[in-house]
Amino acid sequence: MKRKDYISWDEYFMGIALLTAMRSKDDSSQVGACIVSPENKILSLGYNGMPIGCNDDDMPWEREGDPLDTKYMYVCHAELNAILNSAHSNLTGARVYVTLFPCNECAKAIIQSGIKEIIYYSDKYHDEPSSMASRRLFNMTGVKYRAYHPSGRELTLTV
Ligand SMILES: O=c1[nH]c(=O)n([C@H]2C[C@H](O)[C@@H](COP(=O)(O)O)O2)cc1CO
Ligand SMILES: [Zn+2]
Repeated sequence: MKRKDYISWDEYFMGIALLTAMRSKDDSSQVGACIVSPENKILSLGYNGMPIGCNDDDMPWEREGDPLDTKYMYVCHAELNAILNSAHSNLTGARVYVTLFPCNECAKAIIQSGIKEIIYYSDKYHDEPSSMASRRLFNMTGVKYRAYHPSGRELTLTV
């Protein structure tokens, strides 16, 4: 008999985005991205982190203060990392599962890469200009976006 309680594609890919986010060193927002082909093959993964070669322990992780001493100047966003990590793949027509709705800078990279759909978990910055600009860009370019509706199912991993 065919097994019934297997996870859906959406649970699988969002689950992987959530797992990937757990690698983040950012204390306030851990973000993960999972790019998937139209054939449901995983093309790339990324999370928010400092550029390669920067020592995490030497970088600022602050949100406020002198801009040069905040993380915002340096951290590479999850979506951008996922796109850059997939330099050898064609992302045309792909979709991306993200644990946080993309900012406008990531929206630009998403559009230029050919990704056609965003599935997002949190939308905690919905009313910020960066999210408003992203929606404007996605609406103009025909990139679809939809909220992920958690199934409520708990997945346990023993690692
Ligand atoms: O689209 C995004 N992708 C992404 O990786 N991030 C990262 C950058 C920062 O490390 C963190 C946001 O930090 P905070 O929530 O403290 O402002 O999330 C943030 C956004 C949108 O804000
Ligand atoms: Zn971003």
